[in-house]
Amino acid sequence: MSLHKRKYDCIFVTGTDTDAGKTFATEKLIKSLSYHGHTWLATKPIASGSRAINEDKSEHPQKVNDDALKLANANPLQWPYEWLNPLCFQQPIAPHIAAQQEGRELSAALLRNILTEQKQRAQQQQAGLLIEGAGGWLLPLNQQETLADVIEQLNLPVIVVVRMQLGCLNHALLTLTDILRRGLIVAGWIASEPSPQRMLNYTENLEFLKAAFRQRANAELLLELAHGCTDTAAIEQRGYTNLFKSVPAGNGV
Ligand SMILES: Nc1ncnc2c1ncn2[C@@H]1O[C@H](COP(=O)(O)OP(=O)(O)OP(=O)(O)O)[C@@H](O)[C@H]1O
Ligand SMILES: C[C@H](N)[C@H](N)CCCCCC(=O)O
Ligand SMILES: [Mg+2]
Repeated sequence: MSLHKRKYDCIFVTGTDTDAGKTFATEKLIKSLSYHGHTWLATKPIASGSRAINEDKSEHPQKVNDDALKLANANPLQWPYEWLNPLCFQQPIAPHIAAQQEGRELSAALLRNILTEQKQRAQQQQAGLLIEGAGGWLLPLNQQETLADVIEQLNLPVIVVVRMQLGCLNHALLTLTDILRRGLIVAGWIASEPSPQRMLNYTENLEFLKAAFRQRANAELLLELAHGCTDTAAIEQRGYTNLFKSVPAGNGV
């Protein structure tokens, strides 16, 4: 199996859609990397759908997003919440609309600054960084710009989480096509099953996707996350640790 020879220290995690399993997959990657002795952190720079905590204790309760909390729990180093999830909007809707409702505007420049800062902080702590997107690859930031524009500007390698259900072939090919059109590297892909009901002809679909990612992007299936899988240590390793820059655990602050 030929994986890219390059090793990465910062990778963007996208999905074929919202609820594709990006957070679930990112948690599993972080825990698995920790298990294999690599210090990697995950962030969720932009989240929509939040709840207030410490309402009874503070005049200014903090708004938190469940994806960001899951990633914080998986991370081997603890960051202040605002570092991990600087943009956290209340309504569980398209983030740029949620932002508008709070009198905020999103832009590629804003996201570029946030991602650059997260990358620098991770580097200072000698940790690798997985950045979870929101929604699918072309998540709008405003009427003109998308989160994909930011990933292109920062030239980040991408992991694609594919939700294995009918329609995923089209979604995966569209996502892959646009990532490659922008000249970005696909570091690998992950098959995810949020639904307890396995799709018909799962194996044929998986084989199609394996061939498509390999032929078009020289990218391999990194993890196959069957519905309900829990044991990170036992997740089948497909040689994917080759991709991740080895950052020995315990080097962080
Ligand atoms: N392999 C799996 N087994 C069981 N549950 C899963 C699996 N993958 C995802 N899920 C569940 O499916 C739901 C959607 O997954 P997840 O939150 O990871 O999606 P997402 O792509 O991160 O969505 P968003 O766009 O909101 O960030 C969650 O409740 C998650 O726990
Ligand atoms: C609220 C939800 N869980 C996601 N975080 C945001 C999904 C945005 C999707 C935008 C769209 O492509 O229509
Ligand atoms: Mg998520």
